[in-house]
Amino acid sequence: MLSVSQLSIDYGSNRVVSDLNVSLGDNEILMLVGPTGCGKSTILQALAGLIPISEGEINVGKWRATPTLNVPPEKRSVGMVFQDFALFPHLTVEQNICFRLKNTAIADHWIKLLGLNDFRAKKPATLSGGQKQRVALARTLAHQPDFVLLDEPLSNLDAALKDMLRWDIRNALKEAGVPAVWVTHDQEEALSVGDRVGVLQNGKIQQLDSPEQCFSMPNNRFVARFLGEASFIAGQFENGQATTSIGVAPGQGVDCDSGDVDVLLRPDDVQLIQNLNQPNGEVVWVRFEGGSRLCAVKLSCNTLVTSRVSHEVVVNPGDSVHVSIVTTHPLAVYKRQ
Ligand SMILES: Nc1ncnc2c1ncn2[C@@H]1O[C@H](COP(=O)(O)OP(=O)(O)OP(=O)(O)O)[C@@H](O)[C@H]1O
Repeated sequence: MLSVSQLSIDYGSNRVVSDLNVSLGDNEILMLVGPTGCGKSTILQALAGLIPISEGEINVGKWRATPTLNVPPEKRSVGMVFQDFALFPHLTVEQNICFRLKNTAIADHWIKLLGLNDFRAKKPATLSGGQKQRVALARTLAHQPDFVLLDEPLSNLDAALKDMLRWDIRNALKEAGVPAVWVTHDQEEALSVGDRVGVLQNGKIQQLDSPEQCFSMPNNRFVARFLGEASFIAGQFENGQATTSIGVAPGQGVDCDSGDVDVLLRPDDVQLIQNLNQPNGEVVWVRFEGGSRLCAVKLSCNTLVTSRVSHEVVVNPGDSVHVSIVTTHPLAVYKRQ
């Protein structure tokens, strides 16, 4: 377990993290996301014991740290995985993983599980970035930490490698059965591999929830925009129904029960049809995404909504199109701004 309550951290007179509360069960992965400078790395450093905390408490069961009760990093049983791998260049893969380890059988387990068996005798310089990160993770887990902190572990890797490695890291953490806090800049990574996602802004948690809840029912517009493409369309909200100029859908009030509202639309909530007799918008831009295209459509009321269509649908800026809401799940509804 890893439990953090009322955690605040100051640099001099500047409070950079305020009132963080989170409890992680064994086996649980928390993804921390937020814009640059919001305090993600500061939280990791405080959990690792590298910087003092100003208020609150960190409790791992075996130890407890407060502003007046310091626990040095080496007494915290914390495993850390960094973006730059931090391997010893003069040691082999096996020596890196077994460094200062008494039980090398455990190292063996992680070497095999993380696909490093054929690389035991190699030096880090001869490995790819993904392999280096596997070595770093194997080394961390071989020491059987009580919790793991990952600081942007995939940010130095190319896109194709990232996708596979993120799942391998998740699976390894689950197998190890340790709580983990994973900092990332990548919203997609946060939503796909986290059990829970914490969205930070200016050192304050804006939402701490399941990925699904954070994405479909954001606590506020900042979270909605931060986690993906988000459009807001004016509407009326009564009896759980949101009525807008492009359709009616079930709604759930986030900060209101009824009245004039803005309805959150994700690109998948909006259907785009071409060649319909009654267009209601004009395509402003189109982004090709490979298997799909993301299209922004300006409605007559000047609202911009985005819709995702198959790559087979050829849409161009300037096209007149018809957009409508197609969803059966409740849309997040906010008091009109
Ligand atoms: N050693 C320090 N002394 C003073 N202020 C600091 C120090 N380290 C970080 N800060 C400030 O604390 C705030 C949070 O920084 P932090 O590095 O935790 O953000 P972050 O979310 O990890 O950013 P990034 O995504 O860019 O890595 C920032 O305003 C930063 O300028």
